[in-house]
Amino acid sequence: MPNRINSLSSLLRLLISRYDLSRKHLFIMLFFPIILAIASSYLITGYLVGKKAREVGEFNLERLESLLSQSKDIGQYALTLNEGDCGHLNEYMRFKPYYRGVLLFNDKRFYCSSTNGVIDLPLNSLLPEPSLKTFAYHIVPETPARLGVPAIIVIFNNSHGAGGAIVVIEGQYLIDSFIQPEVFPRPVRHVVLGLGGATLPTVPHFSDGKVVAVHADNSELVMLLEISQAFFWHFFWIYFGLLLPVLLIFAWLLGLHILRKNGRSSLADDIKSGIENQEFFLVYQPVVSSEDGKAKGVEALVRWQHPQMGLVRPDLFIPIAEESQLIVPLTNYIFERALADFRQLQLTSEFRIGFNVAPEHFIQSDIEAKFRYLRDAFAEIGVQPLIEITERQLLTADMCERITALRELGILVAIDDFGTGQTTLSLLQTFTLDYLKIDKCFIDTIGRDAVTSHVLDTIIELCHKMNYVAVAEGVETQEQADYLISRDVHFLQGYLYAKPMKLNELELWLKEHN
Ligand SMILES: Nc1nc2c(ncn2[C@@H]2O[C@H](COP(=O)(O)O[C@H]3[C@@H](O)[C@H](n4cnc5c(=O)[nH]c(N)nc54)O[C@@H]3COP(=O)(O)O)[C@@H](O)[C@H]2O)c(=O)[nH]1
Repeated sequence: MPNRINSLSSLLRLLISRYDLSRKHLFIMLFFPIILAIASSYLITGYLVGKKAREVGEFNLERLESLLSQSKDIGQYALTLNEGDCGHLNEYMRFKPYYRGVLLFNDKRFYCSSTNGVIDLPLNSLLPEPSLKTFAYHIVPETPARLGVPAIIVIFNNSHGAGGAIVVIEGQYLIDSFIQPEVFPRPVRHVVLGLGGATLPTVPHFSDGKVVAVHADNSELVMLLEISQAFFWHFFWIYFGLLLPVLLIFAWLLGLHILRKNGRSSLADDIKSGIENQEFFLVYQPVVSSEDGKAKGVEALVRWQHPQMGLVRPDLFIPIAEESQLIVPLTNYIFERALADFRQLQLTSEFRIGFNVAPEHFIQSDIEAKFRYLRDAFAEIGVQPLIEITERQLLTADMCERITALRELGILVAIDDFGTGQTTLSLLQTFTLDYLKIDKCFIDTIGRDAVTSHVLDTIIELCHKMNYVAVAEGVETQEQADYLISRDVHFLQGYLYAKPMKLNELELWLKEHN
């Protein structure tokens, strides 16, 4: 687990070190969804709230038109009355909430009001006189029946052409009912009704909200509705709250996908140029004999001194090299590098050097020639190469054949991390090998876990029965070493003896310990 955390933080450092890339992706992953959520919530809310305001406008205009058509009945009734019947009008107009009243006029004066009874007002006190000659409706700033109160008036004329009736619809009451105060948040803040240049209310008032205009289908009536800011923001935050998490998740998935793709492909490019620029070097971890405690060989482990990122761990770049078909050139480089390193050492006895070799290597057509060359080149300096194949990687029948051919050439073969893969036993049946490296996870059970240490004992027994040389990996304590020695494990490797070290340190270590 700590290894994984380290790898993850290396990977993060690696990506962050590519400054342009991380800034670009940070924008996509964080600011872009926020900006997009704000913009789309604003547009969606604007559209829906505008639609709602238009619906309110259309509904109210329909109501108004129905009021205007109902006033026909009132007008017709009023026209049937004689001048002396003024009292009947008051009775008739009771319980008609939207109507302020009815005024009757002759060719000279207004003579009757449903609210005030008999009146005597000049004809032009309401509208210019000629307007009273035809059927029409108007918005007036005040009605003579109720001074200072705007209204809609509907004019009906007598059939003989002189005089008629005016039905007065209450203006303020109507406007107040348009706003629908019972709804929270109220969609519309202010409503203005317009007709032929006059408005209701007489002086239109708007705040700073958006104004929507709705025209009546069958008349010149126009309704202007100012959308309430509270209504707009109420729905804006609802849409923003819904959209933001969705867009964030989408952007993070997209961003991580691009980041991973770019990070991996640019890292693969870096590995390629790293091989050309010789940025990779080797460290060596001694493998000691359980008989005399002396090092009989080493495992070569690659390290990468990246020009910008510093030292990069192999468990980070090896999988990428494997994915991007760079593991073969990298391993070839490692062989040459080890050869060059060991030419500088004065080894007194025969020595073995283990290389981690990926399965891809065994499908190369020139593999036998390559290993014949390596065998001979290493033999000249008293070193015998050993290939470590991890059993977690899938080996095909073809690969197994090639490995057998390499053994016949005198190349030693070890199964690495034994016990951690799934193909272990079938692999042992498929071909013969020389070493079996028991994975650290089994060594860790010594003195800790009685059940799993039985598994370790069984693996050791298997090695003995099949005549494999057993190597224990990751030996960290003397207790582990004593246990393994007592069970005749042939070789031990781990921090108890030495950590992987550079060539010059290895030279000193060998002088001191061998
Ligand atoms: N194909 C190649 N793979 C390689 C090469 N070099 C390394 N690797 C693989 O990378 C993985 C990580 O390796 P590394 O960080 O070098 O770790 C090795 C040892 O340092 C570590 N180890 C050894 N002893 C101990 C110990 O006592 N305690 C402890 N905590 N760790 C220890 O184990 C790693 C060696 O593992 P293995 O190869 O399985 O023996 C790793 O998978 C390497 O295989 C390369 O050149 N090519």
